[in-house]
Amino acid sequence: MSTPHNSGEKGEIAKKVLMPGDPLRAKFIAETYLEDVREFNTVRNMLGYTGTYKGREVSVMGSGMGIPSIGIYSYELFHFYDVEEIIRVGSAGGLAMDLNLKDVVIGMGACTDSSYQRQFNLPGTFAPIADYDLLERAVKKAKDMKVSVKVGNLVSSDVFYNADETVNKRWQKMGVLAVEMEAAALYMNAAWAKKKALCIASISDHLFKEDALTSQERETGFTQMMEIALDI
Ligand SMILES: O=P(O)(O)O[C@H]1O[C@H](CO)[C@@H](O)[C@H]1O
Ligand SMILES: O=c1cc[nH]c(=O)[nH]1
Repeated sequence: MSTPHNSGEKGEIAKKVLMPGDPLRAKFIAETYLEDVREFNTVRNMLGYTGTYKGREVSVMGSGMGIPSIGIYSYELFHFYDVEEIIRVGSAGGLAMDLNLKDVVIGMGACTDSSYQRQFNLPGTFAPIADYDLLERAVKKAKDMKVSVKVGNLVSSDVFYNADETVNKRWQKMGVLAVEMEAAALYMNAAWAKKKALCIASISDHLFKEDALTSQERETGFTQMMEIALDI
């Protein structure tokens, strides 16, 4: 059974899926780390692959940019393909001043300015959080690899070029580590589906420093985060 956005058949996608925003990062992960790779999706160029990593079946598929896009793809993976866990392997802009390019952050929680949670019609504010088991295993794996990671809050924003130039300072004041655009929806979809999700992100630029990586480096440069995600 395919969907309007995914031509994969049920059974072609593993229970564990890595999900970068960039479909070419998905291709890079498949080509670099997976064996016996089969491509299951090219619809809209949102490339998806299944293969094995250290003998275990795993899939990797792009999510596209932003909450509506990952909202669709992760919903379909959880509900129509029986996927059990999705690990976003994203890029993020640093907010915390002690973060530098290529540092790895793990989203224990994900704040958002999106209205995505309105669909659940809750009488308050839902706090999107990572699956604790995945989080704990990712932190342990990073320690084993001697990769220093920061664990804390992310903010998943609907807006990349924000007219309000003060907004990132205010998230920073609340201790939010980094800004990206998908984790909160992924965590909400996982909660709704009673599945597991985690967002690991690598710092591609800093909102309060000059440095930034190139698009090529964002596609292929974040191997520590990829290896943590693959190994847990
Ligand atoms: O590099 P990815 O995983 O796409 O993540 C970040 O990069 C995009 C913005 O440039 C957004 O999708 C944001 O979340
Ligand atoms: O969403 C994102 C991702 C990387 N860098 C940013 O500033 N924002």
